Parts: sequence; structure tokens; C-alpha cells
Amino acid sequence: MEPLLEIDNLSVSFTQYEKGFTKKETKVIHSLTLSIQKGEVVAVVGSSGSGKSLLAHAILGILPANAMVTGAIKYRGEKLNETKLSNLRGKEIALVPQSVNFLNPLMKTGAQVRSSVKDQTNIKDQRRVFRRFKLAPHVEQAYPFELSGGMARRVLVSTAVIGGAKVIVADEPTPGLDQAVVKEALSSFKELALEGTAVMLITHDIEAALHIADRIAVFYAGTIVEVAPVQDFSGKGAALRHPYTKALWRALPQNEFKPIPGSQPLSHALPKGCLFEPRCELATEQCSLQIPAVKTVRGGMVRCIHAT
Ligand SMILES: Nc1ncnc2c1ncn2[C@@H]1O[C@H](COP(=O)(O)OP(=O)(O)OP(=O)(O)O)[C@@H](O)[C@H]1O
Ligand code: NI
Repeated sequence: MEPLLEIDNLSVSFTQYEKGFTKKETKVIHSLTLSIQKGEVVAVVGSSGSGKSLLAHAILGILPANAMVTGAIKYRGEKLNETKLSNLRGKEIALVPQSVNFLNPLMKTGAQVRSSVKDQTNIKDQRRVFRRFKLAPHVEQAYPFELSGGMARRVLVSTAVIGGAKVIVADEPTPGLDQAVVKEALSSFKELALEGTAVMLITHDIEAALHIADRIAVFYAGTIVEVAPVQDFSGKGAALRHPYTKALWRALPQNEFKPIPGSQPLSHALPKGCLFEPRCELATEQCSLQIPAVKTVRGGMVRCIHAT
């Protein structure tokens, strides 16, 4: 089956000026490859600051002006450029942003959700999505500040789906959200996938991802180190391929609850070789020479020369 969305060797860097004139380039996403099929939920799991939101913004073409992008993003096998993407954005490809600050504080929620479709007088569709995401009819007249956190999330999801999106990139909010709200939001993504939507679920919460994802992509310091079918996350993690994924799995409270020593390298001080090498138990001299190429191992994808 042909993937609906393909990310091929994507890199994103920022050029910043330091102390006046020295130009500094920071690579925040590098050589990232990932694809999503119709009806599939792929979770992208990674710690804070690893570049997950930037990946979402790169797919939607809404990165800040000082970002430099290389590589390709394809939709239905066709490489996207700015014109094509601006025609698809908010329609066939939609973002559920990480923060409710993406809502316009001065606009009533009903009008706001309708503003992402061509016919903004189409109240019927808006009411249909509101019903679907359990938003009471009076909510359409409310301003964002009058909404609870859970309601605001549902308004964001409504905005994403009203145009009939085929690909949804959901950048899930980091802690602080009520567990029931999180669960509810996740089940709505699963439902959309069952109807044929391709969902990329961005989260730092591996456990939540396990409940709804078909495959899990593990993000580390700006790239994906492993993509594994969800069933590989079981037992002691023997089916997993990358030492970081195994360590992440073991660190969960229901497993050994053992944190991984060390910390993720910062984007301006990345190691030359494998990004996990400084923290890896399996590291050999060869690991520090260059970033390992992507290989396919037992039906999953991994970037580690030791993976078998
Ligand atoms: N406009 C920018 N200019 C320079 N660096 C940036 C810019 N935007 C983000 N970054 C850097 O890129 C890195 C990745 O940020 P990003 O927001 O994608 O992380 P994240 O994985 O989504 O984190 P979280 O889980 O906290 O949401 C961070 O180190 C951040 O400082
Ligand atoms: Ni983020």
C-alpha cells in the first residue's frame, strides 16, 4: 500500500546571529524519514525539546521564517511545495496544535471553527463536529477564555477535522492536562483512524501512545532512531531494536523504573556519530564516526549499527 504521507530525509536548521555578526547554524531536525498509511496511527514519541513540534510545523509548512528546510514531504506520492501545501493545509492535511494559544482569543469558537472551511456560513457542518466532539450547542457562542482545557482541546480537534482532513498531525500537549481529557482526546484520534484518516500523534507519553498507535516512532535529539510496531513494546523489550528505545521502555514505572543516565545532547553540541553514543551501553569506537544509516530489522526501522 502506498503511504499517504511520506517524510523523506527531512532536516530543519535555524540561522541565528550571535553577538552582532557571527552567524550560527543550529540543526534541530536531521535526516528524518517516516511514512504514514491511510487509517494508521503513528505515534512520534520523544522528550521535551527534541524537535517534535518543529516536525509538525515542517509538515504543515508553518515554520518561522529563519528556518531552513531540506528533504522532501510527499502527500499521495507527490512532493509538496509551498503552493501545493497552502492548498492542502487545514483541508486535507490538518494540525491539532500543542497549545490552546493557537485559538484566536477575540473570536467566538463557532466562527473560529468555521473559518477553516471555504463556506464560513456553513453552520450545519460546524454543529455536526461539535456534536461529535461533545461540545454543547452554546459553546459556539463562547470565547476561548470561557472554555475549560478539555473543551479548548476539543475545539482544536474540531477545527482540524471540519474540512475532512485525510492526514491529521496532532501535537499533544505536555503534562498538566487531566488524564480523563487526555484519554478522551486520544480515543477521538483512534476513531478518526478507523474511518481512514492517517494520524501522526506527537507525544512525550509513551504509555498513552501504546493505547492507540499502530506503530511508534522514537525521536531522539532531532531524528527518529526507531520505528517499531506497537506490539514490540512488551515484556522486557527484547523485540525492540534501538538501545535508546529499550532504555526508554525499561524506564517506565510499570517496568524497571530505571532512568537512563546522562541527558539528550543539545542541538548546538551534537556528537559527530550516533547521537545516543555518549549514553549507550553498546557503544563501540565505530559508533562515534558517523550517524548510522537507517536499516530495516524485523519489520521495523532502526538507526544503530549494533541492531539485529
Ligand atoms: N524559532 C526557533 N529558532 C531557533 N531554535 C528554535 C526555534 N524554535 C524551536 N527551536 C529549538 O528547537 C528545539 C526543538 O523544539 P520543539 O518545540 O520542536 O521541541 P518539542 O519536542 O516539541 O518539545 P516539547 O515536548 O516540550 O513540546 C528546541 O531546542 C528549541 O529551542
Ligand atoms: Ni512540542
